[in-house]
Amino acid sequence: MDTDILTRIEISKEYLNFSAGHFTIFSATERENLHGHNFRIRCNVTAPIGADGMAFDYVMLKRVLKALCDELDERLLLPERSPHLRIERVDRMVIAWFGEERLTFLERDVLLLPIRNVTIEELAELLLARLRVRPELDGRDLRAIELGVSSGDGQWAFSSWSTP
Ligand SMILES: Nc1nc2c(c(=O)[nH]1)N=C([C@H](O)[C@H](O)COP(=O)(O)OP(=O)(O)OP(=O)(O)O)CN2
Repeated sequence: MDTDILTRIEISKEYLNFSAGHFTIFSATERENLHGHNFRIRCNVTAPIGADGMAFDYVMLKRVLKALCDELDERLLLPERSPHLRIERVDRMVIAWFGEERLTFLERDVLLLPIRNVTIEELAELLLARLRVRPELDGRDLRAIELGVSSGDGQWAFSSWSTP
């Protein structure tokens, strides 16, 4: 078996999605109004085919990807690392200051993410990082992973990792 031969498993399923609110921040003074998207994700994993004729069980991968979607589903996503947004937690409320604007949300509705902006490219990088540390991937001979996030038909951002 020639282990130099690699395969790429591509996962793209309708149920790999999350509905979330957000607003993209373009500058210290310009942002979108609060709105939502039905975001979708997809993932490609490159690995050698094992002696058993399988790279890895992609059902495991689908379950992990669905779990990553579920963590973001039905929440208002706020970027903790935006230089233009100051976020406070007060009495089970989340207050986001954008310049002089004070946006107030119930804590239960908000998910603070360690990203600079809630864009598809930042979400793709975050979800790829979260995927790579999932225990289900431990010990697997994965050579490359590409994770895509879409905010609507025809617009995707992909974040990728590969072995050196
Ligand atoms: N580089 C990026 N640019 C923009 C992003 C982004 O994530 N990365 N996001 C936005 C906004 O979220 C905007 O709301 C995107 O929505 P829009 O393109 O309007 O989505 P639609 O599905 O409605 O697109 P249509 O072309 O109108 O169908 C802006 N920029």
